[in-house]
Amino acid sequence: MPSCWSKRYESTELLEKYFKLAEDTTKEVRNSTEHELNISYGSSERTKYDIYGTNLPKNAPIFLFIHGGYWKEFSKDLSGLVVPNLIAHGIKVVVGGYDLCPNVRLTEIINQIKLLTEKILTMARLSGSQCVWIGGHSAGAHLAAALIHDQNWLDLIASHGLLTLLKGLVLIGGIYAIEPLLGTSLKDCLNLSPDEIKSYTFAPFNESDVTEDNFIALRDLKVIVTVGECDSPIFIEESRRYSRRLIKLVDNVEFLFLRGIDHFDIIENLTNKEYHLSKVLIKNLTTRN
Ligand SMILES: N[C@@H](CC(=O)c1ccccc1NC=O)C(=O)O
Repeated sequence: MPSCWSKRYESTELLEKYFKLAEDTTKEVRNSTEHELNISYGSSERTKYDIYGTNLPKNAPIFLFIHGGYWKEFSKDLSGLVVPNLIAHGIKVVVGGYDLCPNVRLTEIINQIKLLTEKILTMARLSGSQCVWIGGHSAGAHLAAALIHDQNWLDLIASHGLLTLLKGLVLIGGIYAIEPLLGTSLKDCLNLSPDEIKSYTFAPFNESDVTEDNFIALRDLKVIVTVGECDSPIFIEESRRYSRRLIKLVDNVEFLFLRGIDHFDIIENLTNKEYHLSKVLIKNLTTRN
């Protein structure tokens, strides 16, 4: 559990503080910004997204954020920490919700994220925005990564002229292997089939288990993989391993190891302009390429 590795507080206190800060900041952001909440992209209660910075120019860059919580907890309504700094720099932020396990299977969640991404890319095209980045935290980084390992979906969005609008992914404290989770209480909740375990493991322990990707269409995509020094050692190892796999898949891969940072202040600090990851996000989303 990532919360056990923080040097700031013990696990329960850390999670309590993180949830409270996330909730309070989201409320503040909703009081102080132009936004639109709860736009449906699917048929269920949670398949909704919020847009922050609706007063920004129509063609502003867009950051789509996918929250974490081991695919079984957390929500878009606790995801406001990523918003204020980005909209202050002219970037619209979309925060997506999705159904959770065990109510739905992981495959269904991944399908929801594909649908959401397609909607947001379509919205970008209609409003003249040339730049969409997708960010995910923890299990949300896994969901974002799942997008670039599905050739059929990539072909679909490419055939609609949407793939060129997707400029990059930023994967924050992500999970890229399923196997290590099967020894935890998550096993029953996720109830994954052997096929799902294989398909959704993007950084296998045995690197020779990686099926060779040959997705030419992804050549121009940039992927930033970042993880904190005080995250769980297995998360750090998976991030390194997944970065190595990505080098074969996309031309522009950046691995950022954040000293002194844990699984939760990696997101909390995004409200701070001086935080390295804030600067990286702003630079990448505002530089024309
Ligand atoms: N039970 C987990 C909580 C957790 O992993 C988490 C909670 C909120 C947002 C992201 C999280 N991490 C991964 O998806 C822990 O103790 O670290």
